[in-house]
Amino acid sequence: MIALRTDGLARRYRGAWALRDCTLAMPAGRVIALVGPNGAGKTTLLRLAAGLLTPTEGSVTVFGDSPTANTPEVLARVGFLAQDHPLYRHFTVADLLRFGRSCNPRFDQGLAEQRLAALDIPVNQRAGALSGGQQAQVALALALAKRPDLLLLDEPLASLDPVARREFQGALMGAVADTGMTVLFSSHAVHELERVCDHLVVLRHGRVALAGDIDDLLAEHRLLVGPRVEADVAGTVVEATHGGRQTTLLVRDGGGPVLPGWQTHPVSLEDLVLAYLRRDLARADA
Ligand SMILES: Nc1ncnc2c1ncn2[C@@H]1O[C@H](COP(=O)(O)OP(=O)(O)OP(=O)(O)O)[C@@H](O)[C@H]1O
Repeated sequence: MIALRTDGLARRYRGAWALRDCTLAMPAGRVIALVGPNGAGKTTLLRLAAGLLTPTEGSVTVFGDSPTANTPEVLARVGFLAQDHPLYRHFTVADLLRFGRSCNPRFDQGLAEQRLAALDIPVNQRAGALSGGQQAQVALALALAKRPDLLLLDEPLASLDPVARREFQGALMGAVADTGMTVLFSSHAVHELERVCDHLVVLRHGRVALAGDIDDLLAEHRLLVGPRVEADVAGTVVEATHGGRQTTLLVRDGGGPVLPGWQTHPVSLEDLVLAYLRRDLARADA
């Protein structure tokens, strides 16, 4: 089943395109990472999926429905946590939990209370008096407790300490395993993705640079290491890097030279993502 589908999706802000020609099918029940440099269009895609923006061109559907339909069913199915994890600052944490429960039919109060107790976050404290990281944790607990079918998180790990990041990644994977929820989250922490995600979308300059199941993407790519070659290497070479005496080629689908003396190595997810992020878009289009 497809949780989130986009077809030729594009969004322009005044004169400038933030997202263009975006066609994706994100499978349900997965943890999906959305990666790209600053200004790549990640927040724009998440806001379109949450129904907070309307497309300039193309379409987006969540479990087959338009996210802007605003029916109680669609609103209950989609959860969105913005990058600055906004909370009502004058509400206590307990007020926020009550508010969450009254607005969301599936709200799992026990889950939220359990998470907050484990993190030593006092429920009688006003949200505005909590540290930045604690506020992020409260917002994440509310988002998880909503029990949406699709949870959209904009850089959820950014303000968490390393231990909290690891714990939250575990909680996300647990929620997916327990409920079949689909999670799409944007992140700059490329080195952490392999542990958490099974599907990947890389955006660059508002376009999809790479998308697919991580196992498939890793199987389709490999590194070829051989003596330094000066000439441009064409074909399915994603990236060529040259050291003093050797050249390393990242190739897709078995492409690249098969020459004596060259060695083949698997590629890590971090190196794969970084190669696509560095890649010249004009060449990618060609
Ligand atoms: N409300 C807006 N008005 C005008 N331009 C905008 C608006 N929101 C975003 N943009 C532009 O759209 C482009 C994509 O922005 P977006 O916030 O989607 O990127 P992002 O990948 O989430 O970036 P970051 O990693 O920095 O959060 C950027 O060039 C940005 O300047």
